[in-house]
Amino acid sequence: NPERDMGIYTELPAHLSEVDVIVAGGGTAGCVFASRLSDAHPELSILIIERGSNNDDDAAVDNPLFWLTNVMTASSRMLIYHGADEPQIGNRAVDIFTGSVLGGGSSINCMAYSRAQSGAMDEWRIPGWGAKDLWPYMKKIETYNDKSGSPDIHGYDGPLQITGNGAWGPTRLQDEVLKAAAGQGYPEAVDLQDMDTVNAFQRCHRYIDSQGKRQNAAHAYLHPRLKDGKHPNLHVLTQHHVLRALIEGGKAVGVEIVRNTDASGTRSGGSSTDKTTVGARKMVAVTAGNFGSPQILERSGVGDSEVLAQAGIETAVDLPGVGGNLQDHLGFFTSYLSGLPSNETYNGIINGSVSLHDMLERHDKKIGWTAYEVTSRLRPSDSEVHRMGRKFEAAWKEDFGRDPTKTAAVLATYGGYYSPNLPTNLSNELFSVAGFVAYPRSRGSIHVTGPSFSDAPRLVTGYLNDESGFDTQLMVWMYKKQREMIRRMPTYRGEYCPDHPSFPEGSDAACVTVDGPVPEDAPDIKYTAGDDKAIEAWCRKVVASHSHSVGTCKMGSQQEGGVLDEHLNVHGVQGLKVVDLSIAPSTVQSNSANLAFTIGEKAADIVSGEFLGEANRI
Ligand SMILES: Cc1cc2nc3c(=O)[nH]c(=O)nc-3n(C[C@H](O)[C@H](O)[C@H](O)COP(=O)(O)OP(=O)(O)OC[C@H]3O[C@@H](n4cnc5c(N)ncnc54)[C@H](O)[C@@H]3O)c2cc1C
Repeated sequence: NPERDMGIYTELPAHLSEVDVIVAGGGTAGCVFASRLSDAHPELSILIIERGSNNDDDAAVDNPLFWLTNVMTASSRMLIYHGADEPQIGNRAVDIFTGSVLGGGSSINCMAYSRAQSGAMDEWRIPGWGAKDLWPYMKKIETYNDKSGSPDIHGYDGPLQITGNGAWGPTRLQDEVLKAAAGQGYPEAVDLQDMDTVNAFQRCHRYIDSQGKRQNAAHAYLHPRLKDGKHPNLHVLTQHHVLRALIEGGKAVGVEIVRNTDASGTRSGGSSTDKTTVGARKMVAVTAGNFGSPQILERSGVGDSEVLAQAGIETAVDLPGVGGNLQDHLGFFTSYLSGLPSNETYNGIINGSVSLHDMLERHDKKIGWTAYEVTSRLRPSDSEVHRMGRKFEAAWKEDFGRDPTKTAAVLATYGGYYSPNLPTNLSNELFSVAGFVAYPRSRGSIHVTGPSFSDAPRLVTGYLNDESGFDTQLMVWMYKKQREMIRRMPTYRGEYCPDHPSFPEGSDAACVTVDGPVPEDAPDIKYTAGDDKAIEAWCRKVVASHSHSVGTCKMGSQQEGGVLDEHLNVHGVQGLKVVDLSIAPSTVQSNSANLAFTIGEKAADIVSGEFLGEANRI
């Protein structure tokens, strides 16, 4: 059986009905964790159980431009969590996208390389998880292919290649954004990812190699080990959900799994009801991501006893923090008319006039285009903070006052339109700008509503629910900032009105269609109180996830709502850990893949140290 030789199965083989370590979720952190643990302890049998499919030999994973189809067509590589209707955002329900394929988010994401700001991790105050502790792992994961980087800051022999434009990037658009940003007082950074720089823009670095191939956790870590003959005890079972961990006498002894029969990927259920048990002699590591992991814990009886009682699940450990503290990078997408030629945007792929498969066949370099072009780290100035009102200023002082490197907002530009609903009646090419709140105050939650997969979880994003109105005000600020920048770019031809606020009639801020940009020294748009209201209403209407959520199984003491200790042990259960972004007590002010890779590395060190200690004691 060739599957067996590769260590990847779609059916659980009899010889794996009990293993040493179960890794419940083959995503970004899970693949890194299992691979490194297998390096340190090749004698341990390790089984990754992933709900999605194998990602090996999958053109839609390897070739960056396919992210458009993966994300925009809700492919089977995606798992979408549907939010509840929420009053503060106009009774809208928000969908949150996650990767659901081997490699998880790293197999389908936009590949933007973005690292935590150092103060973010220090703020966690978790022993062993400060910036100085994590920096070595952040270097270990990467081979940084930019000569201007410093070895004090970056890694040069890690498994993930980090490259600038790779095989292709639309430099005209990038140059124009950078120049316009500099004109607005935000210079081009030498290294925006040195963990301290702020108030600057930079051409995005990406998880791609110099040939423009995507770097993901499974290809960088897992597949090479499954093929090298040195990791005979490392195994993967795909297309199976982990329903719950089995806890006996206060110890995790295995998991219950169910085959995934859902090909669409759009539901979190979609499984057959035949349950199988896999035993774990030493440990169950839950690695199902920020939305998957708290659900596995709750179905195992670990969670808030009231939530569990409502879901008809018996409580094994009353741990109220599970599924709470949901923090996400919430924000907007907005769009502009441009003078760009059609071959300098990716819109042809959305409207079907360009075929990705044809591009592959003719070895078109643009297949390596990641489409996330220029990014930034921004803070409002002191006077802007003051103008945003008393409540905002108080919140600002509390969250940002002590750390001048803390990122409040990120603006980034795309090389085309942001959504599949590309309008067909325009003579200008559209490009989009994303803006997200980097350190939000909004908090949400995800909880199970029953013991089985057919019980859809209840997801409350909590977007814009913070009492201070901080996140809303920051979105308004971001909207104004990016608009001043974009209208000074030579390619600017106006705003695409449906993606902008509906300003009051006669407003100076109304969207326009024009022949070219305003002069660089043109006065800024003057927004009236009515205009501000319109922007705020628009923010509530459009606020969306930027797919960087954390926090639902955070480290910390039980008294503080923590779910895990600093060794990633679930409070109150032996042999049960969580290893993914859900463990982060707060966002680290950056796109989140880097933190997930880093957590996988750090967790492998923690666990291999524990196993080594165990062996020495014996
Ligand atoms: C569309 C999109 C674009 C993004 N763009 C970027 C970007 O450009 N740069 C960046 O830094 N970050 C980006 N991110 C975010 C980043 O990719 C994720 O935050 C990160 O990959 C999450 O890592 P993780 O290990 O916590 O979880 P994941 O990588 O999501 O892994 C969880 C895995 O568990 C599996 N799973 C879930 N439930 C179960 C279950 N019950 N049983 C078995 N398996 C289960 C899932 O299928 C998944 O493979 C993006 C994310 C998305 C969705």
